[in-house]
Amino acid sequence: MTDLPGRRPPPLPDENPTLRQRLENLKHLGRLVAQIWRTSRWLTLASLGLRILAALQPVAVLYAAKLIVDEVVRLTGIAAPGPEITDWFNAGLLTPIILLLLLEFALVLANDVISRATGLVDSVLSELHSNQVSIELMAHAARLDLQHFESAEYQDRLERARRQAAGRNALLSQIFGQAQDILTVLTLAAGLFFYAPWLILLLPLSFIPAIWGETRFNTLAYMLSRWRTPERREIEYLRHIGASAETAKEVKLFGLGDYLITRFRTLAHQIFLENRRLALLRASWGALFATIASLAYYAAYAYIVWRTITGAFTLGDLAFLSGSFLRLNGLFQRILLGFTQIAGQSMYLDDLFSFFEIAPTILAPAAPKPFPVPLQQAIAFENVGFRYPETDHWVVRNLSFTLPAGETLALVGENGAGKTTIAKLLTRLYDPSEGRITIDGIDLRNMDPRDIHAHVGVIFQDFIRYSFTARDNIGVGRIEARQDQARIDQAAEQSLADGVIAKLPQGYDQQLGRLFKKGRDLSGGEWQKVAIARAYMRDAELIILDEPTAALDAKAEAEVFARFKSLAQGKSAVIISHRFSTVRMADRILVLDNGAILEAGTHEELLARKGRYAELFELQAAGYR
Ligand SMILES: Nc1ncnc2c1ncn2[C@@H]1O[C@H](COP(=O)(O)OP(=O)(O)OP(=O)(O)O)[C@@H](O)[C@H]1O
Repeated sequence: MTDLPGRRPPPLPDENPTLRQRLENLKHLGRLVAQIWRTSRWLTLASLGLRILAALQPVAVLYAAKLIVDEVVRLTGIAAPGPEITDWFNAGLLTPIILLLLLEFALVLANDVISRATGLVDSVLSELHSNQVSIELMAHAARLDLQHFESAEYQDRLERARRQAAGRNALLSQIFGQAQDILTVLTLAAGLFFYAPWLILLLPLSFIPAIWGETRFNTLAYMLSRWRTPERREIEYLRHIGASAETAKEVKLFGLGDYLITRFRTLAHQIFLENRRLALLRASWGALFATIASLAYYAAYAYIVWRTITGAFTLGDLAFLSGSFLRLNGLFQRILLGFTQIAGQSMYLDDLFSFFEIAPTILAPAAPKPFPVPLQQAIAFENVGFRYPETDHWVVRNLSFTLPAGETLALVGENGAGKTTIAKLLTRLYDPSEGRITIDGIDLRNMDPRDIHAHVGVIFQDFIRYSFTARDNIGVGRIEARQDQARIDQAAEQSLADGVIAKLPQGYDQQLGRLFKKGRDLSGGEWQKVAIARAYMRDAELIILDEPTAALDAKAEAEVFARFKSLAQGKSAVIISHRFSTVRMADRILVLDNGAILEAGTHEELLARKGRYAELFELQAAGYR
């Protein structure tokens, strides 16, 4: 497994983690608690305070019960003052027992109130925390490079992190509950220690096998889920294409339903078998360990009973000790299970926190130079070479060309020639592996990527069809101006999206896409007009349109370009297109082949040269004759 660039610590190995690694994972709990604290200090304090109260309750109740039993034993030993309860009452003999009963009642009642309040605080806190994690996740993802999103390994990590963002809600209650249980154990153990110190030692001994078993199975479960991330993503993907609006058309027409189901079933079944095997193993070993624990408990219980018979303990002591012991037994089990579960969960937390450790590599320099506005000289590629991360294939190599300010450059070439890659390099979504790209003589690396993005309007061929309103679909092109109707109108007019919006029943307020109720889907060309309007929303010095008109009809295309030319007056533009009717309008045309320039010039120059361009142009023109 190769590591992603920008991730500082080494990745988790795919083998079983060692005990040290497991313990190291526990440090994530500290990060988690810090995150919970950041979410809401008051709720965190409230949850902890309530749990301290709840932790002290069991020992108080047991002790009250012991006092009641001892008092009852004392009362049975004295001569009755009369036959009626009133006689006892009037003699003042019942006052202590009534007070004790009231005390126990109040303690039990308080416990119920406290546990409800804790549940309430925890559920509110946990929802807020889950939102906080999602927000931190989205904020971090927004900082990362495009290369991270284009890598399968990164997508696995993102998927794992995303699952943790929503899936670790119970952990909060578990960690705090664990602290509460430990406090209860300490108070009960203190009581027990007072009567029979060595019994305490018996308890943990009986749970060692259980700890071992739980840790082992947690690790196995985690490793299984980690190894299976690619398969699970594939399962998700199959489920998505098998049952979603955007794929329904093709799946139906190609009759892919059964094929997808079979692939899904095979993969899902394989994972199911592995999970079932693990669940069976865990259940059988768990039953054995639980029996060992119960045996230890009853051995200790028998000892306490014997000591009571011999008169070493009172009946109240017996009630207190057996109650304490029973509770301790349950609590120890819970703590140890909780501990191994938390340790298990902390492995998953690594998925979340290691995502936050992936650092972006395309960064602003310490003293970034501003993007030149207006652009005065030229954009220049100087011996640019580029390989995508983790590949050895040079997509472009020794590429040098100049785009003088205010001119329109068209990039032509076969599929895979490297045109979109050039657009990504120009927008600093990637940095070149060799050479440099300059704007008015300034290396793009010396600029803040955000500043570059603010001055470049770009629409890629795989633009997003946002399930937003028509207004927002255009407005997001310049998020701070999304309420600026005049600007949106102008952008829509230039891209011909105005005609599309005029036909919508609710105009700009129309919800687009099929995802939500009342959404209206658009045709491919209509979506494209809306997407181009988005690029026009930018205050761009440079406009890049990557196959902007592929879905437009010939008339619309001619008009989009006539408008584009007038808009691009004084602005520089790069157009990527397979349509020569579009390409010929450019001031300069580069014909690319395997990431290198084959020919360059104006439409007329290239035709006169009778090279590849002329050949391709003739081929397309012949198709129209
Ligand atoms: N993220 C990526 N990681 C690795 N290789 C990539 C990536 N994106 C593109 N490539 C490879 O780079 C080469 C150039 O791709 P690019 O998208 O720039 O071509 P293009 O000229 O725009 O093609 P088209 O006309 O089909 O849009 C292709 O061989 C492609 O397989």
